[in-house]
Amino acid sequence: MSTKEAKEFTREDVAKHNTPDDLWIIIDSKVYDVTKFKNLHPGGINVFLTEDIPGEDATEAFYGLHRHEVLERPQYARLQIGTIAGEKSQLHGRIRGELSEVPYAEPTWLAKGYHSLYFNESHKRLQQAMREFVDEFIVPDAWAREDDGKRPTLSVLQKMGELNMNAMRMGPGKHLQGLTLMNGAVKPEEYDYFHELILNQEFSRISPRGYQDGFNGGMVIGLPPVMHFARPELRDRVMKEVLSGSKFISLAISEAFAGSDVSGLKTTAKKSEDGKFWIINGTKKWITNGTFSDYFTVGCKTEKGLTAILVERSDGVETKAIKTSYSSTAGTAYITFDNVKVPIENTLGPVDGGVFVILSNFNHERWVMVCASVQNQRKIVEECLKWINQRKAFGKPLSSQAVIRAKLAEMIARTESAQAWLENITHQMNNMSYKQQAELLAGPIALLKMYSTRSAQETARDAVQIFGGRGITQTGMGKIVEHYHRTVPFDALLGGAEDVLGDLGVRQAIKHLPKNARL
Ligand code: HEM
Repeated sequence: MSTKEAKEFTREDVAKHNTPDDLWIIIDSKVYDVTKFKNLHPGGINVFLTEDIPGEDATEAFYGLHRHEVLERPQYARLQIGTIAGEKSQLHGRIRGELSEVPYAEPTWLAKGYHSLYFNESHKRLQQAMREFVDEFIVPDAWAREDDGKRPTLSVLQKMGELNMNAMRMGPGKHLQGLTLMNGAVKPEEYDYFHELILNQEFSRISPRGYQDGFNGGMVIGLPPVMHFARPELRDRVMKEVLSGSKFISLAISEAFAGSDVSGLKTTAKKSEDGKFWIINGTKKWITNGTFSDYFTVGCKTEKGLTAILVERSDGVETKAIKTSYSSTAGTAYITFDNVKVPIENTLGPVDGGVFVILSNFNHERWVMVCASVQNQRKIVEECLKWINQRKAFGKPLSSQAVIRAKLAEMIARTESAQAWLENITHQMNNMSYKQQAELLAGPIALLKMYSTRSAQETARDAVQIFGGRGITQTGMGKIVEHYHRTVPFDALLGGAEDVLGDLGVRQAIKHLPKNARL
């Protein structure tokens, strides 16, 4: 703390500085000299000259209009000239790595006084290490990239590679053997789906949604077919490059012609005359990370079905950015394949058997999306709970309005029920073989994703009502709510549209009806 900040004043001292040429204010027991700043203030000069502000305590006025972080920005922090003697400031922003104490801001397993059947000490260690990493390295990069629209910074992704975070994002399994995970926070042999859930939920604490997808969303969905179906030589090379953060991969299935309906794809792969290459022609659309990917796991139409093929960026592959409602940080691309020559050895799984290769990762992919969707809703609950106490309307805090509290009740209930269902499914994943998961969890995961993304949209709508005009403003108090409301529909589309998933869940249930319950 500088000597200026350490200086102490009485409230009477501050009250003497109450003219436009000598203007001090108090915010949360801290004294600010805003004499010069008032001319530069983004909210205008006038607000500083109105009654009850010059020389007075402006805490309530300030917090009704600004996010706390404003006072932490260096250019504004230096306006503080001291503190009020004998008083302690009460309000502070998030401290790096710390849990939030706002009710419902953390899942119950992390909240003070609560218990969980599922999480143990290794989960807690990983959560703590992850939160510190995310707060220190990812959050600042995420907001900076959100502003300039560039891809996530390479050094951050490589740091993730060094800590083996990318490998952990691929779930439990052989690929973790022998690795030191997050500086030893968890041993490879103890790593389970709850550890992966933690990773996904800690990453989702980053607000900018384009960045959430930009930093290796493509890997999470594009690498599994390589891991499980590529020839060993190709698999080992590509996994090493991608998991270390030196190369990037995306899953290229959707087309302008077909989204959730993978059997309607039109991109073709035909064998060259000598049988040594695939010749690929066609287009792909909405490919996350596509603008900067080195590899593409592509779904192609072949003679008798669909084949998954790993395509390297090479002659004939072109990627163009698509302007979506979130930032270009996600690298969402339109891809054209023009007579692209790919070695036959790059075939992933059986020729004409690609539907299975692609579908085999759908459960995991959707489960990852649910982890993020629930955590994002939780963040909005926290934003709203804080805001309704901070903001006054009609002379009272918003929290005194029953209609506002009713909205919060719904938001909390939706978030907690989705998290509880998610934890239950995660527990099943830990205890089922891959085959059992495919058989028993495809329906529940599809239904959970439908439920969570639908809840998320309702929560976004409620949050905008609570924040009013600020909920549609990209700067200031409502920026997180505005961003969430604008980008939340993504979750309801990626990994299968909401209605398609709901229908899949019910069809699976019908399929499993016992004979004695059928007519
Ligand atoms: C050290 C004190 C202050 C600083 C550093 C500050 C800074 C800012 C900044 C950066 C903004 C732009 C929006 C944002 O990023 O949130 C802003 C907006 C604003 N400020 Fe301040 N401000 C201070 C004190 C005050 C006080 C005491 C009042 C009221 C009496 C006030 C009223 C406003 C208003 C009305 C806006 C526009 C808000 C909107 O468009 O929603 N500010 N201020």
